[in-house]
Amino acid sequence: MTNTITLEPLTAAAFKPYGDVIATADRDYFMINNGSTRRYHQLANVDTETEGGSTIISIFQATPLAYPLSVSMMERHPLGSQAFIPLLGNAYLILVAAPTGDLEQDRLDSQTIRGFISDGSQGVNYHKGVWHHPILALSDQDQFLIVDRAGPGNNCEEVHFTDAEKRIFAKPACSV
Ligand SMILES: NC(=O)N[C@@H](O)C(=O)O
Ligand code: NI
Repeated sequence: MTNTITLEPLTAAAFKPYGDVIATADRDYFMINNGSTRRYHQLANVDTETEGGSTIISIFQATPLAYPLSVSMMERHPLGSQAFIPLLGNAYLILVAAPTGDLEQDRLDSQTIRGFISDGSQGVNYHKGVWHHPILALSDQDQFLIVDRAGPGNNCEEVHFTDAEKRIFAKPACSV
């Protein structure tokens, strides 16, 4: 089991097992508003209705964690998707793992954890149940628009790693 995480540039293709990339680069659009506006249509779908949930919009103002980062936990939202859209254009990190359905296996298998770096123009939409680390800002007091679920039920499961299972990675240069 390796305990290091390699950061990859965020692309829609690489992120597909975990969710959607919300960005305009290389994406289709059509013109609206008498030709004054490009509509990059339905870049992601919001999935919050399970067990009577509803969709809400919030803003997170996030402070970078200490680096080198010791990744001690991951979480997932079994009842809804969660989207993060950067508001200030700063690069930030994304750690995800595809759910295997076996919490113990997910906890132990570092191979399932992948790290991506957004160039700050790209948001992400985690699909329901996808393991991810809470927001990893790289810039002080960075701000993100969040589209996720409010409603009944427990919509946050966490898995915590032992000291031996913790993954470490250094703070990347913000270039992507
Ligand atoms: N707890 C919360 O609202 N945020 C986390 O889900 C996160 O992914 O940052
Ligand atoms: Ni989350």
